[in-house]
Amino acid sequence: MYIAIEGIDTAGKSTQIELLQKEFKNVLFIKEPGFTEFGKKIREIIFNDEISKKTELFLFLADRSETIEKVVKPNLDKNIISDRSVISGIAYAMEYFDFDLLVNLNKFATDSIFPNFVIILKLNKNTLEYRMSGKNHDNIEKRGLRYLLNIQDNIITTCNRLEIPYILIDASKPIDEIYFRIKKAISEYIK
Ligand SMILES: Nc1ncnc2c1ncn2[C@@H]1O[C@H](COP(=O)(O)OP(=O)(O)OP(=O)(O)O)[C@@H](O)[C@H]1O
Ligand SMILES: Cc1cn([C@H]2C[C@H](O)[C@@H](COP(=O)(O)O)O2)c(=O)[nH]c1=O
Repeated sequence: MYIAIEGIDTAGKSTQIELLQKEFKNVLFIKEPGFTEFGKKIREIIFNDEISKKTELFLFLADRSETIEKVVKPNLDKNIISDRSVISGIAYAMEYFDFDLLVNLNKFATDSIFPNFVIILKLNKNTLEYRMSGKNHDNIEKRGLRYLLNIQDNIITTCNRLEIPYILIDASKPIDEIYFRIKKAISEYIK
């Protein structure tokens, strides 16, 4: 079972995954971008270099391809929970590129291995604004709140169009309440 936790920047994905990691010792936790050694180098370039949108897209695809090939494929018999996935890959890029093109590129990069289930942490504008004001912004976050709120809609659109089952959780709720909802949702998938 391959589950992805999705949400825009500061939605609380890492916070929840840290809690899950303490409790679910038999689950393989991965993340995009930057889980593999190759991916770590790519991450440095994406967030620090001045590159075109198309180059950025190909770097995210290369990172995803490497993670799927080296980590996900050999562990498909296990439970995998990923901090971001192809859903982010399409949702962030569809502000600039055609949806169907992105789906095809991602199918090629992953051999069509997409998550079976997605948990989406959804932020309201005020909470996003507050959380973003408390951190330094990387190249992508510098695109602003409007961009990120569009991406949040794109994440939901992407799950719908790919027909991947998902649940939406209000990310502005207290951490333990969100954790309870996530555990309830994954208990149907992870025995
Ligand atoms: N439910 C919550 N209530 C209040 N604060 C939270 C909650 N969840 C996370 N935070 C805080 O919001 C900030 C962003 O959280 P976190 O790093 O987990 O988000 P993220 O989705 O992993 O972000 P990114 O995608 O940018 O890495 C952190 O300061 C974290 O402590
Ligand atoms: C996988 C993926 C990610 N992004 C964006 C989303 C975030 O702004 C960063 C990743 O930051 P995090 O702190 O590691 O969550 O990259 C993207 O634009 N395209 C992608 O495919």
